[in-house]
Formats: sequence, structure tokens, C-alpha cells
Amino acid sequence: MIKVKGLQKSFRHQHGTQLIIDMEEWSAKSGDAIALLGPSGSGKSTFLHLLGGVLPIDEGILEVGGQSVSGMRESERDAYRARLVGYVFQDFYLMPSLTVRQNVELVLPRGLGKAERDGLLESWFERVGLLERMNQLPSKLSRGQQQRVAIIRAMINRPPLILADEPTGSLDWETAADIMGLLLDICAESGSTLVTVTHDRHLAELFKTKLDFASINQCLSVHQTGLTPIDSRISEAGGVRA
Ligand SMILES: Nc1ncnc2c1ncn2[C@@H]1O[C@H](COP(=O)(O)OP(=O)(O)OP(=O)(O)O)[C@@H](O)[C@H]1O
Repeated sequence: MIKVKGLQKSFRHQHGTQLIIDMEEWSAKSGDAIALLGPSGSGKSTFLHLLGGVLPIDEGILEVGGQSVSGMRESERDAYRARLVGYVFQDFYLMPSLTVRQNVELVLPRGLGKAERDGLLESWFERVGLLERMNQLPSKLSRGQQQRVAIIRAMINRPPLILADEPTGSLDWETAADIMGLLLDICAESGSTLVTVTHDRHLAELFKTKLDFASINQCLSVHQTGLTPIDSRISEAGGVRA
């Protein structure tokens, strides 16, 4: 499902370039559920953005579902993301002036007939326990309920890859465990591969695969010494490389 080889991503800063992602080799199988753990600022979100085609890749190979994401132009990455990827964010990003049903409707394919559309929406809202709330505004729902709606929005077109960036980061522990369980169950039902960034080691226990980002990102050993790659280049070269 996911194949990574020699993947690199840097960001340019005022004083030079900082290597954030440097991965020799990594892969995940279709249907895997992976919890990605690691220190703040170590590049986990950047890695999700590379997987999701949000950011371009500098070097190396990234294949998702047999497609090479590495060589794609921005418009191709947009099309790839729309077809193959569902995103779940910490802050839900529901549109406040639309009902939660309308929020989900935005991502449905245009060609669906009314009966099909209604049936699909009702079955998903029922699946997450919100059938009675679908015509309400997001502000009328609790944060956990809003995240359930965001999960429907990410999953309703059944993308093979789901990327979740701290999806429970703003929820109390009980709600967080509930939401993470729902996300895992729905991905398993759909056969989708799930890559979730979480800081919570207890929640990570719910996942079949728990991955320390340090084990796949070579940059991290440098982060952990307190020296960022740009610092080490400065000290090696006695100055800053542009
Ligand atoms: N667009 C950008 N331009 C420049 N630097 C960036 C950009 N995005 C991220 N960075 C830098 O890359 C590094 C990794 O950031 P990233 O958000 O991927 O880390 P993270 O592991 O997800 O952190 P956290 O757990 O705190 O969310 C940080 O030093 C950050 O400042």
C-alpha cells in the first residue's frame, strides 16, 4: 500500500535549509493501522503531508496504492488526494455555517441521485450514532460528536488511505478512546490503511502497529541530541550553508 525509499524533505529558513525527513526504507500493507509516536517537531505531520500529497517531495520514492506520488505535480497531487486519501484533523475543520449533514455532502460525488445520497448519509450518521443530529450546526454538537462527523467526511468515499493528525488531541481521555476506537473500527470495516499521529501512548496501544518515528526517520537521532540538522551543518562547516 505504502512504499518509501530514500525519502527526503527539507524546509528553507532564513539561515539555510533544514532536513526534516530522511527515510531510507519503510512500507505498510493494505489495511494496516499504524500509530506514529515521536517527539514534538520531529516531522510526523510533515510525513503525513508527504503521504497525503499536500507537500511536494524533494528526493526519493513514495508510492501509495501502486501510484508514484514522488513525481507528481501539484494538480496531480490534488487529484491523487481527492481519490485516495481521507484526512482527519485535531480541530475537525467543519464549516460553522453549514449543518453537519451539509458539511459531509460537500465531499460527495456530484452524480449521486437524491435517494442514493440520502441513504448513504443516513447510514453513515447512524453508524456513528448521530442520525438525530444531522441537521444541526457543528456548534450544537460536542467536540467528540464533531470529530465523528469529520470521520464520516473523511471516510464516506471509502478512500484506501486515511491520515489522522492528532485526531483526539483536543478531547478528554474517555471521548478520545471512544473516537480512536471508532476510527479503527471504520477503517477495518472499509479495509482502509490508517496512519495516525498521536502523542498518547495509551491510545497507541489500541493499534496493531505502534511506530516510534525515530525508528524510520534518520533525522531524529540528531533532534534528540538537541542539535537540529541545520545546527550540525553549521558546526561542521563553520558557517551556514544556503
Ligand atoms: N512549512 C514549513 N516551513 C518551514 N518549516 C516547517 C514547515 N512545516 C514544518 N516545519 C518545521 O519542520 C519541523 C517538523 O514539524 P512537524 O510539524 O512535521 O513536526 P511534528 O513531529 O508533527 O510536531 P508536533 O508533534 O509538535 O505536531 C519543525 O521544526 C517545523 O518548524
